[in-house]
Amino acid sequence: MYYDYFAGGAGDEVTLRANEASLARLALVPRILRGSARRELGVTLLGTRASMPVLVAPTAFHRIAAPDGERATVRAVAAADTIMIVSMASTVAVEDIAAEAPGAKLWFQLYIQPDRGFTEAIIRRAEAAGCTALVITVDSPALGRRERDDRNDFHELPDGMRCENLRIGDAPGDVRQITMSPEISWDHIAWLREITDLPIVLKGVLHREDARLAAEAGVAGLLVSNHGGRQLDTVPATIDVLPEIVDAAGGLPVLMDGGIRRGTDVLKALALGASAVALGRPVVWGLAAEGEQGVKGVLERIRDEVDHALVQCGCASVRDLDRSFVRCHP
Ligand SMILES: Cc1cc2nc3c(=O)[nH]c(=O)nc-3n(C[C@H](O)[C@H](O)[C@H](O)COP(=O)(O)O)c2cc1C
Ligand SMILES: O=C(O)C(=O)c1ccccc1
Repeated sequence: MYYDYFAGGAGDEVTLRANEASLARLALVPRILRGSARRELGVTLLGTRASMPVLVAPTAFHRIAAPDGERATVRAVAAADTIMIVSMASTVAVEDIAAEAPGAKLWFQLYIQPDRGFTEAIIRRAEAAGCTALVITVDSPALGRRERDDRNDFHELPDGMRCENLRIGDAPGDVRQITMSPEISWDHIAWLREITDLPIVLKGVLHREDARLAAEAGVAGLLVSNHGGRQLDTVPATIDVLPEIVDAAGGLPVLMDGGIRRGTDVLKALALGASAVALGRPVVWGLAAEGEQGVKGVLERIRDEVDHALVQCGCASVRDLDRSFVRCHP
């Protein structure tokens, strides 16, 4: 049941498969004879430095995957010196995640709740915990239809686990449910800009017109995402819309997630204009297999693969990549 929750997607899982399949269809075209002894993998995103262009995407319910849950994840992410986008639906409170790894670089993912006062209270907690950006998930006006979860009847957390960021009191029952509301609109983004100074990233942009509107609305960045194929099935693979979103975003930094499994996938996304990518399921698999060590293993393996793929492409820096390094197989 829990494996299916982590692995699964919406509907027939067409989009879930397409994310990996579309990346696999692209070819990398290396350059030659550009000698350089070392590579620079680091990037600065909205003022936060990351040691590599690979972030940890927000995923819910880490205590289902490993006993320490998000505490193990954040220790591994801090050791790798990259950014963890803490899920609003984490099973450890954002304050406790921050306390577990002082100096960890945290962004906070938010589903805007219809109750603005409650939403604001959560933002204040994220700010106080030291999160340096807000990632607003905008692809969920309703929860995706995940048929694996329906078949398994997985609709609530095991005893003793809760969404700790939605707590409103000290008793076990004092935790609200996340509402995915179809009423959220651009007005809410304008309101968020008034109540917080944190840079705002919109997560779940797939339409180029929305990329243009987002730039107009004064957000700091975009995350091209289809929620790992878990929201509306048959939406495009993220790598296939990335270039047009980059073109429409008016120079805003554009991140991407969905189907990134190898260093070569990271290079393809960067070549097509992403400033960085994020990993969802691979982090959960590392966590489930070996806790903190497992997440470290996933992050160090992909770092090594990015470095190796850069060498092979004749690049000294992630900034050397451009669209000429990628072509579609005939
Ligand atoms: C088990 C699971 C839980 C997720 N929970 C959240 C969440 O709480 N908030 C959110 O914005 N996205 C969530 N996502 C989506 C991820 O942030 C990300 O978009 C996606 O997993 C990337 O694709 P990948 O798993 O192929 O790397 C979740 C994804 C998975 C697989
Ligand atoms: O599972 C998810 O993809 C997700 O985003 C989520 C987050 C909180 C509650 C339910 C689903």
